[in-house]
Amino acid sequence: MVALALDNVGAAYGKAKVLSDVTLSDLKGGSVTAIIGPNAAGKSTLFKRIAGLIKGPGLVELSGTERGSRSICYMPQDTGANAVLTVYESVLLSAKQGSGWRVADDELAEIDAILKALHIQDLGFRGLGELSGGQRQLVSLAQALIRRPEILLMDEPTSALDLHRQIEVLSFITDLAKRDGMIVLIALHDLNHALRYCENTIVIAQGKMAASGATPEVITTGMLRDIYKIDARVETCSRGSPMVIVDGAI
Ligand SMILES: Nc1ncnc2c1ncn2[C@@H]1O[C@H](COP(=O)(O)OP(=O)(O)OP(=O)(O)O)[C@@H](O)[C@H]1O
Repeated sequence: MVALALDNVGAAYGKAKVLSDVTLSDLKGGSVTAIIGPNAAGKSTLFKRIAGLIKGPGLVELSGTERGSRSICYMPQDTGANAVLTVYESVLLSAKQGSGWRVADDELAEIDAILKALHIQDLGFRGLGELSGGQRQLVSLAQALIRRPEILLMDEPTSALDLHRQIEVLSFITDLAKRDGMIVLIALHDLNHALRYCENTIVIAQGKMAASGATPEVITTGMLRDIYKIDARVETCSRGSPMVIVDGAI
């Protein structure tokens, strides 16, 4: 089974140190973990560091992967769309990254299946430049999934989606993680999504790991006050799920 551990991981941009000492013992295949924290805390930087897109101190340790660091896929927050390509071409290009250019029928069938699963099959031959923000976000997700990652790092993957699609995408991803034994890390600003879909949560604040553990133990009134500077309650809804209710900024 694939596993990921971080040992004192840090990162800097030039001389500006923006992340330090992030240590995590084994995250296992099939797990879905939320990365939360205020703006500019270092969440995306942590993803880039795990994906090997930037270097820094500490170790990112992978085990049980079939393709080593190539098994990691990072879905960035803003998906600069190449307007020249169609949706279908962009997903095919992603599938072909690092492999030859011969396209087999089963690869095309797989693209069709992913576009269908995300309900964007009708967009296949539209140009990326003609899409709405939410449609582009779904295409980015298709580009990530076609690479069959063993470790999927998703940076606010539902920020441009309507409520129906947010829930659809998060359910789909959590089911996929369990089915395929994939490790999923999701940076989220919506803490109710973390409570609903992620068994574990890591809090990043001012470039450090401020807390980690089972989501209901991490998302507490005290953490929301200390880290997010808000007055908030975590209450159990009528269906028995914990929910964050925000009363105001401190
Ligand atoms: N390419 C870069 N060059 C220089 N500084 C950067 C670069 N990318 C990010 N930073 C800085 O690093 C810090 C952490 O940024 P990062 O994008 O990791 O935060 P984040 O937690 O993902 O924020 P948000 O929730 O706003 O997306 C910020 O101060 C940011 O300005």
